Amino acid sequence: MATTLFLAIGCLCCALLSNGIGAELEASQSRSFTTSRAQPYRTSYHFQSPRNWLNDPNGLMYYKGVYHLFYQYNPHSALFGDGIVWAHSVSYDLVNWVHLNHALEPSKPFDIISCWSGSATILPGNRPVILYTGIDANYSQVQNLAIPKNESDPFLQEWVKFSLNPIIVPPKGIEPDNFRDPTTAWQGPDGKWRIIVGSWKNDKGMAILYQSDDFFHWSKSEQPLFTSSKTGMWECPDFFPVSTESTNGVDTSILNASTKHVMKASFNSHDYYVLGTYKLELERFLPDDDLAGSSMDLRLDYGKYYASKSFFDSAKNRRLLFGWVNESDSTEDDIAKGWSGLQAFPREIWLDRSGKQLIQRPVEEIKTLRDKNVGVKSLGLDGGSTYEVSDITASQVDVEVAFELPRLEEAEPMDPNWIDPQILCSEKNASVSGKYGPFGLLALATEDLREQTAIFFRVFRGQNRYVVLMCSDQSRSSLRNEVDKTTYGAFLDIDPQVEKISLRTLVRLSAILWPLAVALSSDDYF
Ligand SMILES: OC[C@H]1O[C@@](CO)(OC[C@H]2O[C@H](O[C@]3(CO)O[C@H](CO)[C@@H](O)[C@@H]3O)[C@H](O)[C@@H](O)[C@@H]2O)[C@@H](O)[C@@H]1O
Repeated sequence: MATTLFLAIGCLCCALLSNGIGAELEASQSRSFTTSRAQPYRTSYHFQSPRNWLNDPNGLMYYKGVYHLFYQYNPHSALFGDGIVWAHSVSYDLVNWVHLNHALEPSKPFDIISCWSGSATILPGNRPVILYTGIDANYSQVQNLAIPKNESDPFLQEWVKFSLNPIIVPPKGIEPDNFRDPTTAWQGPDGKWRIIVGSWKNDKGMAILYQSDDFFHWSKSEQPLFTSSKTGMWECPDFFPVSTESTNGVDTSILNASTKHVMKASFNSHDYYVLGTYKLELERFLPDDDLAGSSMDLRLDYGKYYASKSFFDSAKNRRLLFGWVNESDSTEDDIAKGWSGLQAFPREIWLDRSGKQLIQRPVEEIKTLRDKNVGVKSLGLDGGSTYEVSDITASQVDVEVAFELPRLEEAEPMDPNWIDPQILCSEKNASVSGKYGPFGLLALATEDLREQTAIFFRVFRGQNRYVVLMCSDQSRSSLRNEVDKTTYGAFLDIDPQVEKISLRTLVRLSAILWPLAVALSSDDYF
């Protein structure tokens, strides 16, 4: 399939916009080493297992010079089912991965059905441990501990399950199938270790807090660390500090005047988070804003991205984030391909200067994949026009584009009823013209433009400020009917009068990721 990359301004079928928009673009074609004629949709940016089903990233850590990625994997099928194991891969650079033997497989009464998600903690003395959810013979979710067989092996190839597992069982009043996915532990100044476990009770999603002096014996805190009455079951919670003073990451146990905390939970198919203050003395997390359980909540990503997990990378003093992308294919497609799911390219994550949201970008190691660069400077784009980025194969490309808008006074007024960005992006899709927008990128476009994925912006005039809407319109991503073509969207916290609207997009035939679409000129930061 010939695919092309376009910069596009105005509605895609007609020319309506008269104001010129300035654009700058850098596109890098990337090396591809996992695709073949038989498997054209495999990706090199993102992590994939050689075959079969994968879901959540687990147990992430940096240990003795090696990055470890464990993940939920079904060795028997391209679909989810019983018998889930912890698959294990290692890397020196977060780009090239080596697949090792499974770290944890169902084998004991406390995990005989499946080894579900969990996290790693590196204990003092550089001693890694894993906490994970086992599905026992009664399909109860219990929490288990595993330790490396040989700590001197930097690849941590073999793991031993603790003889006294399970170490935590569903507490009274919690349904045994609503109790899973323990986090990385953090240690308070009192020496106690703490973890949270995702749960749901009486219509409340929650992070149940446990404490331990020795990591083996855990007791439940009287109250959860945090609950939210408007969410579903909390899967894969993540709780970590971010620095208010720099973009550096901090260890999960750090708690001081220069940190804020992030509470992230996966529910309703998305990864939501809130920022707030961790009051260790109260054993409570106090959010700046409550979760509304709606598309108004902050998300780690506005596309297909779930069950993410972060960890502190001590090698480069940064916090890294992995997340599962479950793609759009049907079950039949997955069976035919023989695989399903990928881990999105790792991202660095930090707190925005405003203190109100997180910022992400792909880790710098992605540059090692760059092959051929194409740059366009000071490009004037008129309404209704498209600019084809030539000399580049658009099937695997890393694009950075910045848009400069000249006269915003004429922007359309923002209707106060437009509160849901995803609905707004669907209603005002890429073929609906406006004054400032749609403008953006047409990726994976066929020459006749019948198939294309539009990643675009609109700017509206709000009461006191301009409002920037960002959309990923997948309604024309495929001519096939049976694939998911959801349109995603988000409002961006930027002022287009003073900042260029910048967009970073990783395009790969089967996936477009723009988490990094946080439209700040990140140059200001580095
Ligand atoms: O509660 C057991 C019962 O629920 C089902 C159906 O809802 O699956 C539960 C969730 O399983 C997956 O959850 C996660 C998050 O992705 O993946 C891990 C398992 O591989 C688990 O530890 C995580 O919570 C799935 O992605 C979610 O959508 C499901 O809700 C059913 O399959 C189970 O028998």
